[in-house]
Amino acid sequence: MRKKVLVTGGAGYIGSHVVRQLGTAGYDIIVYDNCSTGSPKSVLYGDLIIGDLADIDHLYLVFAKHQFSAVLHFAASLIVPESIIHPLNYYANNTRNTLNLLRCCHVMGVNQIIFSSTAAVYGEVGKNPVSECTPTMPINPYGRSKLMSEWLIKDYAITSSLRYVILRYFNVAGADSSGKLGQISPQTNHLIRSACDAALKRKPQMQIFGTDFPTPDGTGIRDYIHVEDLATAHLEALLYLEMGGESQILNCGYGQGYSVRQVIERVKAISEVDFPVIETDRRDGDPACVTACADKIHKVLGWQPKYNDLDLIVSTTLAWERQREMNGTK
Ligand SMILES: NC(=O)c1ccc[n+]([C@@H]2O[C@H](COP(=O)([O-])OP(=O)(O)OC[C@H]3O[C@@H](n4cnc5c(N)ncnc54)[C@H](O)[C@@H]3O)[C@@H](O)[C@H]2O)c1
Ligand SMILES: O=c1ccn([C@@H]2O[C@H](COP(=O)(O)OP(=O)(O)O[C@H]3O[C@H](CO)[C@@H](O)[C@H](O)[C@H]3O)[C@@H](O)[C@H]2O)c(=O)[nH]1
Repeated sequence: MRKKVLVTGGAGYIGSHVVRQLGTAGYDIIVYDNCSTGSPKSVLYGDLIIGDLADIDHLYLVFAKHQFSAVLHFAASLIVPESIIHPLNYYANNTRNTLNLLRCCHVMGVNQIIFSSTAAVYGEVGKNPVSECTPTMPINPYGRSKLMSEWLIKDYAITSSLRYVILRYFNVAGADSSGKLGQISPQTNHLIRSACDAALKRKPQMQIFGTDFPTPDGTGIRDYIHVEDLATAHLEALLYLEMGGESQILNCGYGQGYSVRQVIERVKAISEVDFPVIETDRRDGDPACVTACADKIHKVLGWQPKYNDLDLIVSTTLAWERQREMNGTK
């Protein structure tokens, strides 16, 4: 019998890529999503149930109707500056709603979960790359709301049969090569998306937030991971849990950092557009540099990334954004 999995946030950017890979691998999929930032059009496999994780009664009904072997939990709010302005919304949507999900897992006996965590749980790190043992000291409500969700999962697992894989994603970008999936949320303004928007003349210029960080060129450094490689890590994590693997926290990144200036330079080179760039003050809640030590995920899951190349990440993002323009969906 095909295994049935629940994917919260499966209509969103990363979740939809994972749903596509799960569908190709033959899983039976129920996506639970309120479509606040995701879209039904992005759900290429399985059934979409429109619902909010805050509505625990509805969530119970979904769990009662279907027998899930595992849950993949993507649904969240994830914009760092917004989390500083509206912290309670972040604790509600990220932390409280993870609690709702765990309560349903508890009542219905679902004992495998894959959770979308973030490099933001590390905060301003002294030494890079960061390993899973690096102390977690998030510096914004988004990171704290996610760390608290990790604690809920870990504490509950101590007294139950729950086994988990917590994946700490670094900066996710790129789009799938079929041209069917990519980032669609108008709210997100991640660096690569922002630079592509400037290259496609959707805005007159872009900004660099801070040029006085203690980094070689003064701008923030991040570890950019292609969404397809990240999606594959989820399938491997699921297989790992199905084979009886013990609970794990795993960084998902390539271990290679790029500065804001370096990323902009690649977007300009690949798009062949020299758009204006304005240097402004630092954005609140931004650490200087965060890159992943990914040794553990290679070892535990045997994960072998295929798209470990900034130019490929940029070119698939540009291709996706150009296609959205042609389709009239942008
Ligand atoms: N994008 C990144 O760079 C990044 C990095 C680290 C971690 N993450 C994590 O990955 C996960 C997915 O992020 P994404 O980039 O795909 O974002 P996204 O906004 O595209 O996807 C989130 C999905 O969750 C849904 N959702 C939000 N709140 C919900 C609720 N209360 N009930 C039901 N559905 C709800 C949205 O409609 C959307 O479809 C998040 O948990 C995020 O914290 C993302
Ligand atoms: O127009 C822009 C956008 C971003 N940046 C800078 O680019 C870097 C990366 O920023 P961004 O792409 O917004 O990502 P982060 O703030 O690092 O956060 C992302 O990456 C985290 C994991 O590292 C995830 O948890 C978050 O959800 C996701 O928003 C930072 O130094 C920003 O200050 C700019 O200079 N100009």
